[in-house]
Amino acid sequence: MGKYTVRVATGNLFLAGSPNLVQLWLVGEHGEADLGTQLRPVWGKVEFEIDVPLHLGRLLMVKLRKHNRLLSVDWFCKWISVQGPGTQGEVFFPCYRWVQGHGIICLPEGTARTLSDDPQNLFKKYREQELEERRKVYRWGSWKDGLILPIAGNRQPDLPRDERFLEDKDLDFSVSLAKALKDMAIKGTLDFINCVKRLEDFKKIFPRGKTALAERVHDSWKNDALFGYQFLNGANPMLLRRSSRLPARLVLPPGMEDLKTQLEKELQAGSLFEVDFSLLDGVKPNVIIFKPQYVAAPLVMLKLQPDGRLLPMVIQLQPPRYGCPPPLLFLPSDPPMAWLLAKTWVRSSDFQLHQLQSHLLRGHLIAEVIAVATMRSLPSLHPIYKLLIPHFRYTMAINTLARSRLVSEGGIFDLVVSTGSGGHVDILQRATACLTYRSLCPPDDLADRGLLGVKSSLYGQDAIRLWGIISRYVEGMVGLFYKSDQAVKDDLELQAWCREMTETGLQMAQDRGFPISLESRAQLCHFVTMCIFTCTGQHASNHLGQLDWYSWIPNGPCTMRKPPPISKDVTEKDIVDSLPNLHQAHMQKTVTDFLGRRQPVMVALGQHEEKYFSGPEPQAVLRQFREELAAMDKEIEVRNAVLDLPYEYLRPSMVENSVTI
Ligand SMILES: CCCCC/C=C\C[C@@H](/C=C/C=C\C/C=C\CCCC(=O)O)OO
Ligand SMILES: [Fe+2]
Repeated sequence: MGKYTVRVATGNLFLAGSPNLVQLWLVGEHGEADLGTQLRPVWGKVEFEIDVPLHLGRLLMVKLRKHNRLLSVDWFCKWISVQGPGTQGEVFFPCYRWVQGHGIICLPEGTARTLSDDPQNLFKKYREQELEERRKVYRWGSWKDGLILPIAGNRQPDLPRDERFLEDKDLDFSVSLAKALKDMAIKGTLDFINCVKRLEDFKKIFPRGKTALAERVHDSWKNDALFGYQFLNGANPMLLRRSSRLPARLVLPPGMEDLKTQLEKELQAGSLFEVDFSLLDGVKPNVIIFKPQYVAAPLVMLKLQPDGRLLPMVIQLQPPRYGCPPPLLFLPSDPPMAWLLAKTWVRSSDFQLHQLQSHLLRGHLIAEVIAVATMRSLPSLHPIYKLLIPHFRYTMAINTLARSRLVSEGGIFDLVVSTGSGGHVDILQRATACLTYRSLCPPDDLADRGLLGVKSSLYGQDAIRLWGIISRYVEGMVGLFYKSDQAVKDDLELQAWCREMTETGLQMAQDRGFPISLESRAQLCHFVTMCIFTCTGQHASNHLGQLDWYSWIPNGPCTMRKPPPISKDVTEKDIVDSLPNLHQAHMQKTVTDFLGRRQPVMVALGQHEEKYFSGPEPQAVLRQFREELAAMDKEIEVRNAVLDLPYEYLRPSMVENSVTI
């Protein structure tokens, strides 16, 4: 018994406070004290002292209830701290979520606890009740058959309040989108009258605030070295792989013996690489305003030069068809326009697989599964919940917007993308069916693709480096709460979380390497590292390149309006007529600018301010994580300063702490 000092912090945003009175209880191991309705959390931090006539002992949790007289106004509570008899210093109760309605909310003290860390079962009932409530609020949805599951809900208001944009993000998103669409409407009115006659005419819709790299792309997009470079360090670094044999689909027609000799020489030297877009084969192309669009499934063979340049050797635009002559092969020695059109077809195919497979599926949608499975399976007391929660911010919201505005019926893909109107769903289904656990873990993915140690793969070097930093951070935290492999096996909440992710969220993905149980600390660390890397580095490395590489439309055409060439008699007009028309190009630029711009409301990797963990050890692990991130950031800055083409997409200060755009 005695005098307690209670501090309550409300969110920093204008709409975070509430005029409603809030009743508080202190819950100790020896009793519970009702502090009455001391609190009207209108703004910032409030502090009050109160005499408690009971002996509470160690404080376990704070309970709170918002009283709604006339009007119930949600309150964003950041945290509550208490100091008084029986507490060693200030005891911290993290919240960081909206208090809605008038139900009682329990905030356990911030120390992370697995079930086995609570031998007296002081929190057991609370954990069960919290998960029961979370499973009602966070429900799996379904968007299309054969895909991994989203959160239930079609629009932001359908989402749990804690998952929606806060006002600063909401304002930035809405104002920027409205401005982008207004510009599009004003400048796009003439798009249907004007047309592109020459390739340089695309300059009309080349963004003013373009990046230095976008400028370089405009200047050098026809260059073979830049074409090859993009497979290493461009917007989509996920498809390139070292060849272990000549691809079966690469049928060399008579007269191509020289090429075969060159390919085999590079193969023997271990310097032959390939990019195979077979996933696009047979995808039904879109029809836009009654005009058919076209999709191809190219294969590109490239050679890695001793100086690190990756140069194309041959492009096959479509796979061979039974009973048909072997497809035409395009070579760097072909007439320039023929070779340029072949490369442009590859660029458009790369746009499709990049946006759907590498960016949307392996970035956004996997991150969403991780978030929903965690909210449904781990209580806020759990150390893995505390470790992961900062990496879920806004992901369900941005993905709900993507499903309602980008890949929806009548959305952007249907309006201007060659794989829209259903082809995009087919691609997502195909990509999901071949999505492996290893492909989400850079050390495994880069090994499987033969890119480990390739010096000109800056993506690969930075991904391995960032994976290592995140891995050490996870190991540091896991080491604090799991003292043996058996402790991992015995953690039933953890096992349920892993199963929920693999069996439900990822739709029985165990046959693609995803675990349905966690048998050791090492396996747990690998899995959690994959979760954090996916929500941060994987998305950033496939999101941040859009502005640089797709602003110049011919380098990343969202659609192709003519079929792939079947002869090498190609003119610049053939290329222009194949590329997006002015309206389609304008829409692509608008969306690319909107999505690709650097986000003003951004939390960089590891820089979240929320304090979910109490205690010095977790704080020390987080501090070490931040130090390693800062060192990597500095080293990338120094490296990039001497590079002709800097690679920034995995720079920690550029990587967002979650998927928010
Ligand atoms: C044409 C580019 C498509 C990129 C698809 C890949 C990933 C999804 C994207 C998330 C977008 C989320 C919301 C977009 C909302 C509105 C876009 C503006 C279009 C409009 O409504 O006019 O990752 O960043
Ligand atoms: Fe994105």
